[in-house]
Amino acid sequence: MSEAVSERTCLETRLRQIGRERYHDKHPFHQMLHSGGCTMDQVRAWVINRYYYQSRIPMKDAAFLSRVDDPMLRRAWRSRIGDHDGTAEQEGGIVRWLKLAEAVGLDPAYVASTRGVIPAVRFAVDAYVRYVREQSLLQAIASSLTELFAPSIHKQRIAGLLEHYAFATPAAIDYFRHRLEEAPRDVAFALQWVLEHANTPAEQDAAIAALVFKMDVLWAQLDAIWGGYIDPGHIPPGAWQPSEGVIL
Ligand SMILES: O=C(O)c1cc(C(=O)O)c2c(n1)C(=O)C(=O)c1cc(C(=O)O)[nH]c1-2
Repeated sequence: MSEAVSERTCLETRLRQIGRERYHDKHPFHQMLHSGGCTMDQVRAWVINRYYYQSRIPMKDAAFLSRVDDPMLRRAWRSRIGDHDGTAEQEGGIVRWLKLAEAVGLDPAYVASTRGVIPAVRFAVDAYVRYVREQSLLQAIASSLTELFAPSIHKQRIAGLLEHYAFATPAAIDYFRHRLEEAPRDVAFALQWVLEHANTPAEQDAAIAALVFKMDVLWAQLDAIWGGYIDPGHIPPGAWQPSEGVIL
């Protein structure tokens, strides 16, 4: 094996190890959600807060694109925005998420207003957008590599929701089925790019730090939901109160 190839393999191994240790599939909230342990209000709290993440993903990708001067990189990245915002032919992830909101008994307009988002979730998600706007392109791309681990959690979620919750029809959770096709394509490109461009030890450490940062962004959102709606269940000022925006 050439030295460059073995360094890439080593970086990939380090990146994957971070996922094994820190990805949010290990968070107790996800384990509770996927095993049917959440009340409908706890599911609603997750849908409202997670919408904020969804809504900011295309904005962070647009921020990223605005910094890229390589047309080929822009071309490879821009489909991410269509995946979330939709196209003339196909609805996107944001509309699909709002269908999930409706299926759990929430007014989609209330969810889309982002009024009930927990302040700590807002801070974490905004930090991700800012990170992608301000850090190096290598770090911006590496921070998306949490998606290496997303297909497995999406599979668990599809199976768990369908098994345990009456609201979970295939149409209601279509968002996740689409991600099963979109995420592997996106992350294969991003991983390749990072492995090709992180050549020095400092660049490799920067890529690792970016992935750790993003793991923290995901974990922090679930900690905030857990504290607000599960244990101790102190809903922070400004966050969703369980009667708001409910249409059932
Ligand atoms: O449900 C999940 O656990 C999950 C995780 C992640 C992730 O790992 O960042 C993303 C998504 N979903 C997702 O749906 C999505 O569109 C997405 C985009 C990105 C990104 O960083 O660009 N991550 C994720």
